[in-house]
Amino acid sequence: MISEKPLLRALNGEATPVPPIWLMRQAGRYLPEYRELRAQAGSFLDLCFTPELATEVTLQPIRRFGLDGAILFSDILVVPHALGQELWFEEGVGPRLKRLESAEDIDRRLAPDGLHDRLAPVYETLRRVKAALPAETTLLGFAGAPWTVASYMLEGGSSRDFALAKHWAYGDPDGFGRLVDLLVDATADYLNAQIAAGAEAVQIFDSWAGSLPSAQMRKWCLDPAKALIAKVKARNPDVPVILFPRGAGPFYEAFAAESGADVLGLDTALPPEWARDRLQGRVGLQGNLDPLHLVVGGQSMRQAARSIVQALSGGPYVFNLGHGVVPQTPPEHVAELVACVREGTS
Ligand SMILES: Cc1c2[nH]c(c1CCC(=O)O)Cc1[nH]c(c(CCC(=O)O)c1C)Cc1[nH]c(c(CCC(=O)O)c1C)Cc1[nH]c(c(C)c1CCC(=O)O)C2
Repeated sequence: MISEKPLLRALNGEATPVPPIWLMRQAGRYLPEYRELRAQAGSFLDLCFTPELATEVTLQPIRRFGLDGAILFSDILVVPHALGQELWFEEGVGPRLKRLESAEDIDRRLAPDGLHDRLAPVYETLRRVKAALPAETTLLGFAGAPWTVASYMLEGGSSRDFALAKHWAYGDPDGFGRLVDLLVDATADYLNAQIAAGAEAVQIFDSWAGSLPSAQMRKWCLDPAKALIAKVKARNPDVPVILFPRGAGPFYEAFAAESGADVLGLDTALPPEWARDRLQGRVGLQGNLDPLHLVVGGQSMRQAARSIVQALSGGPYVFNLGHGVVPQTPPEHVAELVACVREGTS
């Protein structure tokens, strides 16, 4: 049956007359109603693991803007948490983890068998969101890609240079490979369970792919993505998979040809015309307005959005940003962007 949902149609390879739109990090601190609920919830992790609240936060941007996709409210780091690694979010700093220090820590400190029990509240959130969504809205699940998640596990939080993660990956590829394999399996199980709970498509965030040189990018981003997507497709062949290999540059071509993703998320730096010429026809495309255009709004934002739509809407295409919405974004600008994209380019 052909879906009536515009986003699902585009993700399934249809060039829709008007591009569907959703935004990475569409829920969050730029919305006053999020900040209010976040203040009541206690910690950010409590918010992620309380289905009633996580459902509400997922729905907030849908109610306000009528976006075509609702993305589950959670975080990529709930996977290391569910594997047993200590995780907390420090106000004004971001995520912190008790870092893995050696390959021995993989066996000593990680326990894949507890995964689904610890992530059960996330599945419950998906069931609740699915029941509450408007009929035309697509429900998106997500997870982090192995390299990006592993980098947080090894660095103990955000990093500028990924020195610790690279040290492991380059110096002990067998040990690091065991961690990546474990993450491929856990993440595939997690995404398949999200689909069983109602996710109609899933996005894999490889936010830090661009930190690696090409040979290492192939080994630690492309190959694991291929394995992960194959495991999702083995169980759910008809569920579209979006892959966001941020910063991959010309290596986007290899992701298009080999990853098995249905759609690639384009980052801010990638020229839309290059993506049209080199990628379109092989995969669906999503992206890639600079989140700072959304902060500024007005004429410059509309012009930038229109030129991206013009370049990419000849094939299956989903409008999005090139990275997540930033906290200083005025919510009115999101409404303005949605209207602009839906007006068409004429
Ligand atoms: C790298 C990464 C993380 N988390 C995520 C990524 C990949 C995407 C990207 O590159 O931005 C993905 C993510 N994080 C969050 C979502 C929710 C769904 C959505 O609206 O997109 C998604 C899809 C909520 C969140 N995740 C986080 C918040 C802010 C928490 C708060 O309310 O204080 C939200 C709404 C915290 C978080 N979580 C993470 C960091 C680095 C931070 C701190 C930076 C920040 O605060 O923005 C890890």
